[in-house]
Amino acid sequence: MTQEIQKTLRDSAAMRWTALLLLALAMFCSYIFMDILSPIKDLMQEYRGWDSTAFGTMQGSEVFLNVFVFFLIFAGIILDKMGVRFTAVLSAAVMLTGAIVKWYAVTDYFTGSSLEVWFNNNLNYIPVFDELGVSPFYEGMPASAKFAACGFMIFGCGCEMAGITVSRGIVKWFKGREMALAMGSEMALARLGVATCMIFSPFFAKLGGNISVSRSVAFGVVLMCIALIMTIVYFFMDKKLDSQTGEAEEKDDPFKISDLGQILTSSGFWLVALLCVLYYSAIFPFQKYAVNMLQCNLTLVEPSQDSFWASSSVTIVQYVIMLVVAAAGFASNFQKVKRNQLILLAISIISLITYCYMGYMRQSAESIFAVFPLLAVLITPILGSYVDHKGKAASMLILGSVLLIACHLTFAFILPLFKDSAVGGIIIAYATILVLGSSFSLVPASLWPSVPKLVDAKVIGSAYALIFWIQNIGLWLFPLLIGKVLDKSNPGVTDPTKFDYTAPLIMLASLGIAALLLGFVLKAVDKKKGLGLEEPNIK
Ligand SMILES: C[C@H](NC(=O)[C@@H](N)CCCCN)C(=O)O
Repeated sequence: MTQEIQKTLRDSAAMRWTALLLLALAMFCSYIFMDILSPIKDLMQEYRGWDSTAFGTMQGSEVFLNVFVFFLIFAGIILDKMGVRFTAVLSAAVMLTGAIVKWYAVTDYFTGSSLEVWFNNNLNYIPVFDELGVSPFYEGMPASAKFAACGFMIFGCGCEMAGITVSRGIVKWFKGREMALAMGSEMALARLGVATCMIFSPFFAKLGGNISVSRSVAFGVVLMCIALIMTIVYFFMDKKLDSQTGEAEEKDDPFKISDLGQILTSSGFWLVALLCVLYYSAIFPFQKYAVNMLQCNLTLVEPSQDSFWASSSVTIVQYVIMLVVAAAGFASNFQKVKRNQLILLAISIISLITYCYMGYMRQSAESIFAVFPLLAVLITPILGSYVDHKGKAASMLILGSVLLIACHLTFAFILPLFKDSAVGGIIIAYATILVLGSSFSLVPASLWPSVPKLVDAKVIGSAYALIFWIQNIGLWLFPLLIGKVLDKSNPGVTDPTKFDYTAPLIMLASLGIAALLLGFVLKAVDKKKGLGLEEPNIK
């Protein structure tokens, strides 16, 4: 009886997983919005006049305020002072505000408006940033790209704030329970968000045969409204939990400036933080150009669409197959009975092959690239469990970097050789994307759980905030650099599907090489100082 009275919401598995689902769905929606324009780079050039530099500058703007105004640090302080539920709702509201601004910037209402005239004549540089050499805009940048960048900057503040809030929320609900599983599941759903974006953003832009880029962004805005609703429902669950436990909001690991000294003097921390920025800079910014890179390197002949409903239903069927791949593969990780595990894996692999075949039949670059996050959904939990039980995190970081280099070099030098082979090119593209997907499982599954081994438990929250900040520098710089390099290495190219991507891909492969070298140094330092990176988490 006494036990029953003391039961709280988090003691119920259904309730704590519901709380996780609410937070993870909000992140799923935000990862969709984050890349909403990525698969329609060609349309942004055709319909809004954004060249690659404008596209890259806009894409990089997402993390501009986090990096240069230190918003991430403020976000950490807000989280510490106001708690998880308030910050979750605040971050969703900030993301929604930014999303609406970005949507307005790419609508026809903006074209010809006085705001467009104002943006065309102003903000060519902002003195304070220009003096630092990091202005978020440039002379001649289309007004729509500038205003969209303003919206994306606001969105980015909310998105990173949501990232740290969700991690803290998971700790609050799952501490002492299935915490690693909960974190892995949240990350898997975020990856599925990227795949969803790759399929549905072009679908909405081309819906009904008339092109509207703002329709894709409107889809993202609707999702951000759903994300806000999810966080509001979470708010009430979280409040109920606190009233049951009689606690004020838990404030584990509050960010303190004084923590920085302790973190910054750890050589292991620096190696992991630098590896993180190098690796993620070769992945997230690449994601923003990958569909266009495939359009430029493959000869795709889209089959004529018989009717709107026929083409829409093919997209939806393909998406359902993708969900089956993800769900069956994900569920197989948690099966104790070997036979069930094998059945689920077989379903997942057969669905994956069906998905790939449909992508080939549709000749669609976006659905080819959408397999990228799928392998991460399937194998991140397996790898997480491997690190938990067997260790080898530093070796996995090295292997992840080797695969990253191999993939970018394959895109740069091997894929273009198959431009005239309809089947060969697509097979190489799929194989390379799947290998890149497995690299993107290896690194996050080993990198994030390594941080607690490098710094003291009480500064762990600050250590993660600092790694995110360092990582955001790369996430600002590299979308911009890829765009600039693309424009410089393709003078006079006006057709957005005819770019030569060799130079940007070599640049991304170089990031992988630097990450690989750091991986070797990390492994040596680990051996010398006994950091325990190669040791299992669960002994
Ligand atoms: C967990 C990790 N997320 C991040 O590193 C975020 N800081 C990146 C968010 C992307 C830009 N808004 C991951 O997704 O692996």
